[in-house]
Amino acid sequence: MSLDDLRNRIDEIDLELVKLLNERARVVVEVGKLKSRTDGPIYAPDREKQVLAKIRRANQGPLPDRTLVAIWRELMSGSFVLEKPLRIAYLGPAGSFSHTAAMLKFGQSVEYEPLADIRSVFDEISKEHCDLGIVPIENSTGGGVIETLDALIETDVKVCAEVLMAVHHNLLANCLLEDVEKIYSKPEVFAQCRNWLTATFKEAKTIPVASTARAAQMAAEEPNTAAIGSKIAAELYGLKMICENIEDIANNITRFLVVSKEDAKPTGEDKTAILFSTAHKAGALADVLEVFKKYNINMTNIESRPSKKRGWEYYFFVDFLGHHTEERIQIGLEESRQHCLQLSILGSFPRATELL
Ligand SMILES: O=C(O)C(=O)C[C@]1(C(=O)O)C=C[C@H](O)C=C1
Repeated sequence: MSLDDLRNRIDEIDLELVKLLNERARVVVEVGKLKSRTDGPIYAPDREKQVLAKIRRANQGPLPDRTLVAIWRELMSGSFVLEKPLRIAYLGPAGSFSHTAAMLKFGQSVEYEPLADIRSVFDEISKEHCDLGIVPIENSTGGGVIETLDALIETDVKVCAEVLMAVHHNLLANCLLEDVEKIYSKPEVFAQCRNWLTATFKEAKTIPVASTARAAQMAAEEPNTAAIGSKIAAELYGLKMICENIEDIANNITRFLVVSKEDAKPTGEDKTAILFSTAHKAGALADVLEVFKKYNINMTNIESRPSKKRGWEYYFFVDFLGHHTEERIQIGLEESRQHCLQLSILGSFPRATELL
C-alpha cells in the first residue's frame, strides 16, 4: 500500500474512534445522572482501577500498555467533566511535583487549584471547596512528609487513592554554578539531594520554602539564586537546568495520597491507612502490633508524630494490605482499639502497583 492509502485507512479508523468515544461518553452522562440521584461520589477509584486493568488485559499490542493507560486516563478526565466538573487541589504554584502527579492521574479536562501549603489542600477538602486533593506522603529517600502527617491528624479528610511517581531533581538558575549563593527548595528535597549539595557547594545557603515550584518562582526574581525543582518548573519560570538529576539515589520515588470526603470501595487489591495513639507505657505499641500479627494484618508503612498534647505520647500512622470492610480486618481493628487511646481509619484505597 502507498503512504496515501495507509493514511486514508488511518483517517477511516480515526472517524470510527471518534464515534465510539462519544458513544462511551453518552453512557458516562447516564452514569453521572444516576450518581447525582444517589448523591454518590463522582470519582470512583475502584472503578478506575477495574477499567485500567481491563484495558491492560485486553491489550494485544503493538501499543504498549502505558500508552493505552494514558489514553484511558484522559478519557476518564473527560468523563468527570460530563458528570460534574471536578476541582482538584494541590500544593502549588503550577510546576510543583504535586501538580505533575495530579495531571498524570486526573488528566487535562478537570480543574486544578494551586494552594500555598499542604494544610490548605486538606482545608479546601474539609470545606468542600474542592472535590479532591493530592499531597505527598513519603519519599523513598527522605521518608515521611511531616506537614501531610500532621494535617491527617488535625483534619477529617479521607484517603481515597495513592499515586507513585519517580521524582528527579535539578538545579535551576540563571547564573553559573560557581555564582550560586542561595538555593531555595522544599526541606524534603534538600534531604533527597544532601550528598550532592555537600559535595558541590562549600558556601551556598539552603533556604526552605513551601514547594519546589515556589522556589523556582523566587529564584527567577533574585540574582545569584538557584532552586531545586523539576524540568517543568524550569520551563514555567524561565530558569535553566544547570545541573540535572542531582538526587542522591537515582531511584527516587514519591508516594502521594489523593484525599477526599470519602474513601474507596474494595477492589480486591487494597490498602488501608489508620492513625492511632497509645499511652506512654512499656509495650503499648507492641500490644497493637501483636493484634496485627494475630489477624495477619500485613503492614506496608509505619510513621510516628508527637501528639503535641502530652510529652512523649505519639500518633502512629500505619498502612496495611486489605480493605477495612473485610471481616478479618474489622475484628483486628476492634481488638487493636483496646490498646489505643484513640484509633481512626483514614481510609481504604486501591493499592498503586505502578509508577504514573
Ligand atoms: O463508572 C463510573 O463511576 C464513572 O464515573 C465512569 C468512569 C469512566 O469513564 O469509565 C469515569 C471516571 C472514573 O472514576 C471511573 C469510571
